[in-house]
Amino acid sequence: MADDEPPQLLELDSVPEAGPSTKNYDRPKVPITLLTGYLGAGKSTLLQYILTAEHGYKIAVCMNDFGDTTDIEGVYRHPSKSLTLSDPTTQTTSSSFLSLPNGCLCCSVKDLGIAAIEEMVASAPGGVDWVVVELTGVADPGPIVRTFWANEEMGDLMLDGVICVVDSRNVLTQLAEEREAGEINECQKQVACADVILLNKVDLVKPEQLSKVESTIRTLNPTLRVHHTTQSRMPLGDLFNIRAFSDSAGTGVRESQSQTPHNNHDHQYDHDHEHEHDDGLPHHSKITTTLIPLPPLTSFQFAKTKEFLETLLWDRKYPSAEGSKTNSAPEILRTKGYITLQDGTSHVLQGVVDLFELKEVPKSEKEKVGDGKLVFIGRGVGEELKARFVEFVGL
Ligand SMILES: Nc1nc2c(ncn2[C@@H]2O[C@H](COP(=O)(O)OP(=O)(O)OP(=O)(O)O)[C@@H](O)[C@H]2O)c(=O)[nH]1
Repeated sequence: MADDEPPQLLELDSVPEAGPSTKNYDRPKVPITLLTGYLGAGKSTLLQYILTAEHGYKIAVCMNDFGDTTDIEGVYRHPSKSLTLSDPTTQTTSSSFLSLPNGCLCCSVKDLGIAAIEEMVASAPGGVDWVVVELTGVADPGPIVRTFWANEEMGDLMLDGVICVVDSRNVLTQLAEEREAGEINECQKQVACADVILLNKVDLVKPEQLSKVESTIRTLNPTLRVHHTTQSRMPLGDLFNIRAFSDSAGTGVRESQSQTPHNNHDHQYDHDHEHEHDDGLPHHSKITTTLIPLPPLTSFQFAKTKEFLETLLWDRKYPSAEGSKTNSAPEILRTKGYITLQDGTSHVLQGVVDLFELKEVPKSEKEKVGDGKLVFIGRGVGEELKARFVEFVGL
């Protein structure tokens, strides 16, 4: 490499492949990454890095709202006379991309839906390898993640994963912030919904604080992949191609066993106390998780598992053996799991809010699947959920 050439940040073999073609579509789907994070966590810093570094990808970064062109020119040091911001009222999207020197594209997606993003991607000159959509100001990423995932079959985009950037110095306070009428705060929802988390600003915290933050975060979401970053810097190959929604290894379920600080236990917090729990979580945390280990199931038990999931996620009720459904089941934000059957097959479970999918694992990927287990993340998740499941499925 010549001295004046910018460094290549990615190994060639870590460049993500484009998504697979589907039978219904003659063009390959473009992977999409959703980016969440609390105010000031380091999202813009990450996006600026993506938009300006020499990484060899053509990435379309859709920012929730990047203000006027003066801002962009200031931030990205690339004046563009041709930029026309898309207008949500007229859905004009034709010239809304700002082309950057490294081949990336930047656009505003404020109030625009998936169709508009797909349209922009399809019309981008020279195509796009990857799309990153920033969900700034979104109080609850769950429904948005669900929408992108649900749209996959018919659309041009394939959801790769949800990345959350947190400020390691302030995240424990942010997780503890109270909201009105028992609402779950945004920071907890963002952590619960994420597949990958960047514990950013590690330069500002002591190692003890960082490990407390990490264990707290993992308690909220035991399936997370965690990266420690400064200035949101990390190899993009580890940020993209997570395949959280399409690959048996991508769910993070396998890691959940060793990473959960209280493995196989439920985490429930007493709302009446303000002091912190041993794991760093304040007692009034609304999000709880439970991990249910599963032995190899009979096909009957597998059918009962599906019935349980349908009733829990679609009706928000618990099914009972007599065919009735009880009220007041928990509000689930994410569901993940591996299910192995006595007939030798394995299935991977992935769920966002009320939507879930059980996919049989191809023989070639069997070694990626760990022991059978289910992980539920949400409000009100705990001992009762586990007990009801065990009883209904007959474990
Ligand atoms: N010390 C330190 N500062 C950082 C780091 N990462 C980002 N910052 C600074 O933190 C501030 C906020 O970063 P942004 O990237 O704007 O955060 P954001 O998540 O986009 O914030 P919003 O747009 O308000 O949601 C900026 O001043 C950054 O320079 C880091 O790792 N260490």
